[in-house]
Amino acid sequence: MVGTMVSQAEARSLTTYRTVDPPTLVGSAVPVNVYEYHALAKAKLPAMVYGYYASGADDMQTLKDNEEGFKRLRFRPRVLIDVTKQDLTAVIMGTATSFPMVLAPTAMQRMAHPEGELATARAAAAQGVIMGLSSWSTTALEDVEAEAPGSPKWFQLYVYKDRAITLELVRRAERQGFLAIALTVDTPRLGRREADIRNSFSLPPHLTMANFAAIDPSREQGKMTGPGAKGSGLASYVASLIDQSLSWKDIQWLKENSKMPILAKGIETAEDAVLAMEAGCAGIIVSNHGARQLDGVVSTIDALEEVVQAVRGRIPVFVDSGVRRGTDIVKALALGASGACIGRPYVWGLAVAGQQGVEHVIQMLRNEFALAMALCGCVKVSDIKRDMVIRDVYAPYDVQAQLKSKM
Ligand SMILES: Cc1cc2nc3c(=O)[nH]c(=O)nc-3n(C[C@H](O)[C@H](O)[C@H](O)COP(=O)(O)O)c2cc1C
Ligand SMILES: CCCCC(=O)C(=O)O
Repeated sequence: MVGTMVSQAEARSLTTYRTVDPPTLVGSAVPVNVYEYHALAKAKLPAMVYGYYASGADDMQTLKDNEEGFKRLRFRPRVLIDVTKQDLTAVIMGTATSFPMVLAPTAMQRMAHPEGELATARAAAAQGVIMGLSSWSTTALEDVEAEAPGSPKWFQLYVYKDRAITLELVRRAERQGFLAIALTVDTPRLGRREADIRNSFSLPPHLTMANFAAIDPSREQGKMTGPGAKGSGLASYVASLIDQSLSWKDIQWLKENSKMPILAKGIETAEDAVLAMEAGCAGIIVSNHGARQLDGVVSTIDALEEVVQAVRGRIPVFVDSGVRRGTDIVKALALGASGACIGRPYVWGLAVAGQQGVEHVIQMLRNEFALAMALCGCVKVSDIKRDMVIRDVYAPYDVQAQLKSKM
């Protein structure tokens, strides 16, 4: 099955998925969790590429906090509930998916594997999850769509200083049937990623920012400062092209130019959640960009609840950054998210074994999610409730109030 195209019928019914074998790796054991994929990818990738994928900003305090934030939460499981039959499906922005997880957009995937975004698109379709495609993919969005036709995808948008280029991108994504725009709102400038500075990161010369190659190959859209340049080529690339003046009023501009619903990706506060709703966003992704932008920002699982409370169910709220286990997804849903997105975990899968690796990572997370649900006494996703998790050590829960509400 590896490396195969995904048929239209298979792609559309995202609630079905196939079972994938773990990859056979020469000289290493079969990875059984996301952390082992990370270690294998680290051993395999060139240092510059690994550094780009792995690193967070500055001291990487938030990188640590993102994962630890999930680990600090503890379950209050319910028992003696028949969990023989489970329904893991979830509706994500109108799309029924195999479980409430989405592949977050990650840039430049052909550095991880020669098939890059094509392999990811096939994997997402085969495993019944939505794929987020980065503006800065190394495969043109039309080619990604052709690889897994009709399978639900979101287009992540970086707004260029050149608004004509931005709109051209949006229109192309709309024409290709992308279902939503994930508008990244946390990147007016690039976070300070020291690995990229040290390695003078640049896109390897055989690759391009493929969405722009057709628009204007002669200008910098397709290329980054070449090897040998000082500092992060990505930082200077961002500074030269991305519109730092982007503000709330531009969401209206985007809405006037596209019918696709807009998800604000990179919200961390109740205040901004309210502004996003007022601006007409159809959803929010609580994200700190995988800790790659502002170091010291609160971990997303800690920020989630204030956003959920501000939104009060009016639009769906998703969360990413630090999701490494199926239990993390249960915790995110317990705190009010409609789904959780992963970034690095599937990039590691891609680096280790292409499409099969991405599929296997998704499958592992779905299996972990199913098990965590069962052990918490949940049959269906809507059974996941706020009272299933507490923070930190086992401080006494308000049991009296809990019991009274059941009487
Ligand atoms: C290598 C890499 C590239 C990324 N590229 C983009 C991008 O092009 N656009 C974007 O909005 N977010 C990008 N992100 C952020 C992800 O969409 C997501 O927010 C983050 O990876 C989630 O954190 P996690 O990696 O801990 O799962 C990138 C993240 C990584 C790790
Ligand atoms: C503007 C940044 C480009 C890709 C990205 O989002 C990331 O590396 O985190």
